[in-house]
Amino acid sequence: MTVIFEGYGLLWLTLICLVVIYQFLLRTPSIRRNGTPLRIPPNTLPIAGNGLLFLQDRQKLFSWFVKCERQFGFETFQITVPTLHPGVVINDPKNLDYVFKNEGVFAKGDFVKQRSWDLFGNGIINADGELWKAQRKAGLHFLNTSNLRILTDVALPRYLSSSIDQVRTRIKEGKTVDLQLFFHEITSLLMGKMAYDMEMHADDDFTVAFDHASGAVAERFQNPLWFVTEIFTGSRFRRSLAIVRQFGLGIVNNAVDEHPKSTGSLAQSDDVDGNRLDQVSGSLIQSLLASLGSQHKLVADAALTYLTAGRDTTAQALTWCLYLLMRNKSVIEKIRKEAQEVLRAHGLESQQLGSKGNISSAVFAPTSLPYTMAVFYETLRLYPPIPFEIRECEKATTLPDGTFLPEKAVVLWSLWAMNRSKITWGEDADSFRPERWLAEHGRLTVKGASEFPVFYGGQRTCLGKRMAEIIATQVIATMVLLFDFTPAYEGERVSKISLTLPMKDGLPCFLQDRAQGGV
Ligand code: HEM
Repeated sequence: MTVIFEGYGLLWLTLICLVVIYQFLLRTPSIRRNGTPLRIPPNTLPIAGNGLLFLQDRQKLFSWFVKCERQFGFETFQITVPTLHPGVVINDPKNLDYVFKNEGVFAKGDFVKQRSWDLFGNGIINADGELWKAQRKAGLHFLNTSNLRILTDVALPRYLSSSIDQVRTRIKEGKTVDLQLFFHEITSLLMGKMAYDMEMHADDDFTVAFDHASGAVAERFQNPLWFVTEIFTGSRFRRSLAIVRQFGLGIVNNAVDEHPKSTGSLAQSDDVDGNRLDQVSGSLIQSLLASLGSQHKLVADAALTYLTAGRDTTAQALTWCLYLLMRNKSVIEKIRKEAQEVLRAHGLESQQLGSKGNISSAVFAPTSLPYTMAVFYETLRLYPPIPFEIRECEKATTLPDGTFLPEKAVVLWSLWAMNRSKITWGEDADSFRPERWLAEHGRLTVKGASEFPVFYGGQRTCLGKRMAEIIATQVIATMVLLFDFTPAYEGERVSKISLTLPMKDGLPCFLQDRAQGGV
């Protein structure tokens, strides 16, 4: 990014000046609180405002948001970026609660849609109004109780088992395992089969193209002049978009060629579990086709959006979880103790895990493993898979703290910073301490969405929260019972630019099969 800036310095300066003049001519009513302007954050420049700051590496940006939260506390502050409508950063859970409860006022708006349109089109993440409702309805149908049961009883045990077999082969060959790839493979297989009835893998061309496109779209949110810089730097992005679009239409065509499972067109075999899985396979895409009709481009947008919402977020959360566990070995021991007790209560031993069909998600359900759930939540707190959220005011409004926002004002909150607030989480907010989620007798206590917004809140709350929790407890408990982990990298891991929170360069580790040492 810095290189881009240096290479086109004069062009940038000219454009920024033009934009500032344009903005001056089209001034909108200003953001105020009780009649006075809001405070501005450190490093705000006279003309560029916070524009240059947003161009920096995302890890530095995360730290900047934390610094601001520590300086301003819950006080809403103003940010300015040339070419954009005025914006505020909110950290107060009261304000966020107001945003969640007023979906009609705080929409995705042009700000988000213009930037992510090329990738998501009218997909649920980008849609408002009727288009959003139809896609949400299809998602609710896909994530119904009986489908989740097949996820826990059949699909997840199956894909977790087969991925573990591959890990064991790598261990025998003395190779490292990239745990990010491992988790991605499981969620790709799951979403591919259950949602689209397709075999998807973590390293296929589509995934590589999608990752690149997601990074390029995320850069648009940091770079106010993206539409200019992309003319010079966007050729790989355009190629990636073409691959992603083609893949999206492929999902739809595949589904249209298939008869819906409810017609009973499937040949039944003796594999009862396989038949159960086949019955629900492709249920999301079939529901989307039923809700959205024959508009195949729209159905493809919706399908791709669900894919990133479900597959990438969950795999990334698991990756950061194992990263944190390797740095906190005593936590691994506590998960093992909890999981062993649950196994024993079911008359099972850990040696029975990992061979095909023997991993039962029902045994490792979120309700049976409160400590493991606390570890998962603590990971989501420190590494929220969606680290920023942005909304645009559809009409003028006033936040509970008295901040007046004119129409088109942009509201931004950094989950990365809110989740590290010492006001909300206490003096040890920077530390990984799963116990903060546990009350008396080890019972799990969860904060409300406005204090812990990792799954969003209000009408647009994440549809896959339960699915993610089921996958997480099952995968974490199984993995720590079966393996010991040693990092095959040095230093800290950071995230790479994306709409979500992938780990840069993956999580390469040496795994040791605990069964070999007689667990
Ligand atoms: C740890 C895992 C997950 C996290 C942290 C997470 C987080 C979120 C967040 C923050 C949003 C709001 C995004 C926005 O509108 O800007 C969201 C929406 C959504 N999530 Fe998740 N998610 C996770 C897993 C899943 C899974 C497994 C699915 C299953 C398909 C899923 C499906 C969705 C859908 C469909 C939406 C859009 C809801 C709407 O706009 O009405 N998510 N998620």
